[in-house]
Amino acid sequence: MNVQPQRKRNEMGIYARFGSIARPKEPRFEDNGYGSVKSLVEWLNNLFPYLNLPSETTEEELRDCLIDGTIFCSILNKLRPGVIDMRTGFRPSADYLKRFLDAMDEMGLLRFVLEDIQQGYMLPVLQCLGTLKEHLENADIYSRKRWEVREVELSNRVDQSQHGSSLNLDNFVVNGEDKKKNPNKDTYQHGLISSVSSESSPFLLLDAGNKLSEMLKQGFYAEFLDDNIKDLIKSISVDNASTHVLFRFLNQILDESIDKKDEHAYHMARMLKQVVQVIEQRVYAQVENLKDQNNLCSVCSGKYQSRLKVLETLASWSTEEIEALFSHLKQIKMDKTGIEEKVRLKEKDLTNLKEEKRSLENENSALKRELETLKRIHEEHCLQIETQAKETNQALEKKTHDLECYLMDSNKRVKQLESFSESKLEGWKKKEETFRIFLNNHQRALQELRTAYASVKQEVTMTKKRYGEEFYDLGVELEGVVHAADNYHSVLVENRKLYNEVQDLKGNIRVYCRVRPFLPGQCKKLTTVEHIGENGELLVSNPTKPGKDKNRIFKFNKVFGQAASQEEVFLDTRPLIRTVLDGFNVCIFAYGQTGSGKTYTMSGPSISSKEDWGVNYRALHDLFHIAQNRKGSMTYEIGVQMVEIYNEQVRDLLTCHAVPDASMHQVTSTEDVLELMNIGLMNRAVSATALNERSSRSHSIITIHVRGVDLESGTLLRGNLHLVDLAGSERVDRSEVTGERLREAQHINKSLSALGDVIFALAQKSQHVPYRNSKLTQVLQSSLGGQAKTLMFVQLNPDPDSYSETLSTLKFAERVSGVELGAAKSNKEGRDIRELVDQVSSML
Ligand SMILES: Nc1ncnc2c1ncn2[C@@H]1O[C@H](COP(=O)(O)OP(=O)(O)OP(=O)(O)O)[C@@H](O)[C@H]1O
Repeated sequence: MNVQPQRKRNEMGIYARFGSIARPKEPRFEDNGYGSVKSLVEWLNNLFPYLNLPSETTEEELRDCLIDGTIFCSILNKLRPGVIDMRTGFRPSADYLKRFLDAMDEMGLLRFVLEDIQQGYMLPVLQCLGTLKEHLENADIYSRKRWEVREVELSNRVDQSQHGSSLNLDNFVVNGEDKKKNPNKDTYQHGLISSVSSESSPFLLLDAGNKLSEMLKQGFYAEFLDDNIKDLIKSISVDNASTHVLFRFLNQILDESIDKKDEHAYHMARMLKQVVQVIEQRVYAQVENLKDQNNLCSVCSGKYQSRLKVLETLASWSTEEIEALFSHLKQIKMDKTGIEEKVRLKEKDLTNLKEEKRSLENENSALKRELETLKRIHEEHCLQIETQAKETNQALEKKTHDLECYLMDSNKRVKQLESFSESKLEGWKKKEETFRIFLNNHQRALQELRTAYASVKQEVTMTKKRYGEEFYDLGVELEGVVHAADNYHSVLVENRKLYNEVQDLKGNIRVYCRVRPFLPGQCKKLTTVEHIGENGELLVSNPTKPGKDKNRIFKFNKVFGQAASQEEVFLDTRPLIRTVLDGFNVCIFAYGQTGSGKTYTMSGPSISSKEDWGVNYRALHDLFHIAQNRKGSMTYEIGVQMVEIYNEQVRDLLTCHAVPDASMHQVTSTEDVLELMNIGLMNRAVSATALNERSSRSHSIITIHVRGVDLESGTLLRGNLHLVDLAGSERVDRSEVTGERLREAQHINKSLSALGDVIFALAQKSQHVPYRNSKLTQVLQSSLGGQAKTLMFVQLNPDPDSYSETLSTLKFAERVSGVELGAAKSNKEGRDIRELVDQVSSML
């Protein structure tokens, strides 16, 4: 049964409640005639000794003890064994209490509602407890009575057995006909009926069922039983019993019938029990249905009642009032619509707020996470800082300790210093005294010195004046000396010029000596060149054999040291080269052993850089330059030939043919010359590759032919310039080389010897000059002798290994430098002479 907490309870209960709001002052339990709390506590202690409740237990304490419902269920189970199954499926408190209250309802007993005990409203609870106490005490009385009846029956049976009658069930049947046999029948029946009839309640009906089953077990006959049941049923108030109780009563009867040995009755009873169970289920279902309908009906009737009241009220109203009501209703409706709109807006707001809340929550959780991370980082950082702080602290402590030690040391030192300074102060004081005396002495001396200084000063002034006069006289004299020195230089230059002129007049072959620097990888410590003098002196010696060869001095026109540049070398050669433009024949040849720098001086290491240019390029460049300058008065034609003499064969390097007369190539600029020379060098290189370093074993000759015409006089000038890079002059030992090498060596030796012979024949002014002894002398004939100007570059290798070659080269050069070829003559042809020659040639 569903009990509403605020429902008015008066149909079966004793109390009525109208909600917890206006609860009247709670009456005391004793005031309701159910005894005192103390008596109930005492009763409970007797019933459940384990509770051991104190006699002064308050209502509140009792409530605490009862609220889980266990005690109530246990009491009810004592009253009706098994009415509440407390073994399984129970949860404390509410479950127990609900089951208890349901059971109380089924038994039709006074009970409280769940909220009473939960809210501490103990009066109905205690009343219920009092009711239970009463019932349990009554049940005990009844039980005792029943045992008394049973004892009487048993004694009767014992009596009958003692009187010899058989002990069968018939003897125990108590019916109307055989009342005499069983004088206790009435007594029992009376006792039974009186006990139940006095209790006109469904609970007693169940008890009656129990009693009846016991009777059957004990073997009462059917007639007796029927009568008894009839009487029993008549005696008890069945009308008041609940359907549930009635079904249980019926089931008990049927259970007892099944227990009986009679097979027919057993089957009938079982069938009946099944039928009764089905009916029971249906009735219960019906009851549940009816309950629901009833609830529904009561709700509906409540509604209708209220509506009816409203309608009744409306009916009593006037038309105006109804109209006012309608307008009011309309207003309410509009208000309702507005409110609904507002509600909708609010809901929308709510949704937005929820959204916002969700996003805020998300944000919050993100922030929390971030906070966590930051917290963790912060903690780590704190840890780090702590560690650092500890370390710093330790370091500081150590430093402090060190400083303290240092301070102690310092204090000691300060004390030492103090004592030391005191002793020093003493010393200084003594010294001060000494100095004071010393100073006095010095001041006196100073005074004397000042006096002396004044007289010295006067003397110095006098001397200064005298010296000034003397200096002036010296200056005048020095001026004359400077003038004389200037004259000396100009005289020196004049001398050199005169010397050169004398040389020119004599027609001496000029010899310039050039010492090659050490090459990378060569030992620079030892050199054969001991000294180079300003006026062309050269001192050579053999550093590896100092004692053997004495120092030798040679003298040439000019000696260039290892540091001399290409420019410097050319500057001393230029005046000679320029005479070619004036109609002179000039021959410049480089002589020396292989690797002594002949090619370097004549051509230069490379033609790409102007600085590296040798005499050849610089000479031609210079010729073009001067020709250009003389453009107004002279016109020049310049032609170039380039040949190589190898093994006494002349090869034209510009055409790459072995021909008797080399080809002539006109050039007008330095670029033309560079181009031609490149061709010549390339052709020589090709041959060199084919014939294995032939350049060292061949003579290369560049011949520059200059033809100039004086624009004013018509005079014709012809000049030749031979630039010769000779083959290596070293003597080759015949036993060391054979074959081609020997042949090459022989040819070189022959041609150089022929050159020497020509030069010396010229020097001795022989009638016969052997030009034809070699190709070299043949080619150079026009420039050797015959009023030509000749310059020889003697190239030296300073390496001590080359000492003997150096020496023989220098000896040869010395002899050459002494050769007088006679004054050079210009190849000039006047216009008249030329015209006459032309006329003669045309006549022939
Ligand atoms: N004045 C110098 N300054 C620097 N290096 C030089 C000089 N003279 C010669 N040399 C170097 O010495 C080496 C030999 O020089 P070079 O080839 O001119 O000798 P060479 O007498 O012409 O030899 P060969 O008879 O074999 O032709 C080259 O590597 C050259 O660059």
